[in-house]
Amino acid sequence: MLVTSPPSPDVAPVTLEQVSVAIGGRPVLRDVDLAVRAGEMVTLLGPNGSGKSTLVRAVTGLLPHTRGVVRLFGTPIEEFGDWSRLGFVPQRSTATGGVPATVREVVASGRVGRRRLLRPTSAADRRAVESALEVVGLTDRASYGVSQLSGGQQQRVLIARALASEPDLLVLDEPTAGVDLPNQQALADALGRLKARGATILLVAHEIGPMMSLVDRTVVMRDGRVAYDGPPLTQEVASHTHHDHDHGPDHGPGSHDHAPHVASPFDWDRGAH
Ligand SMILES: Nc1ncnc2c1ncn2[C@@H]1O[C@H](COP(=O)(O)OP(=O)(O)OP(=O)(O)O)[C@@H](O)[C@H]1O
Repeated sequence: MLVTSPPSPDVAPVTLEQVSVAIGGRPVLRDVDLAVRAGEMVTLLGPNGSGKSTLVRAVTGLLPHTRGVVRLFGTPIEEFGDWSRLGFVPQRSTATGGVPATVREVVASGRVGRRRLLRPTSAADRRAVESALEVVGLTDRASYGVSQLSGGQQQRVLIARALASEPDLLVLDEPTAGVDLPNQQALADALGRLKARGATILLVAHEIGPMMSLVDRTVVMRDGRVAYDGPPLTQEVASHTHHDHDHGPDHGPGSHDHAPHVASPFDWDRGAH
């Protein structure tokens, strides 16, 4: 039976308890414990191949986990049915290639879960779509076919679609890859507005950039495990995070220019992406 959980500020929107995922028999996530609390913005950092996308795919129900429990709003994901509460922006490589829809149509598809069956779009739907288009700077491209846009613009369409759905939980997998600084700032503003409304945000990123001031917590993945879970880290400091389950840095947030609390940086395969 599918369960619809009533909204509750006390229930963590995302919980992973000892979650493992194997792909083709190979362990990719190992014994991950993670809770993202209501209203929090958590960034997931880590080198290429460390399991970040696998984790968000397990959280969004796209990939089954092999062990442990994944809960969304307190409900085991296998029983969860309230998918309109969740927005997801996938990594660009899996985005909209070849979709013969206009930009506005794709963004409006984000409202489908919010609408009652067979009801026409409401003024609120239209406002949410236009506002999301404006936030990502694509108002003047709204009637273009998505396939006419550049890769970076297609990514912004997916971000606008997720924003239009006004989700309680927004999961974004590297939304700023290939997005220029003004648009990163626009995205940060949009996420800030969403967060101010109480939304919970889980963000995989290589570059946090203008979103840094919104971040409540950083989780660093390494070899499919949580290597760090604590106060916000910049990408640069995270790349030096070394110890497994190192809860809390020696230096608090705001002291990122100090030498990190590690013996040596681990190999950071930037070029392989
Ligand atoms: N569909 C798949 N088939 C086989 N192996 C996979 C698949 N998806 C992921 N993997 C492997 O799982 C591991 C973790 O990949 P994942 O994409 O989760 O890492 P990531 O931290 O998101 O990396 P990136 O920063 O490059 O996106 C990698 O070794 C990857 O090769």
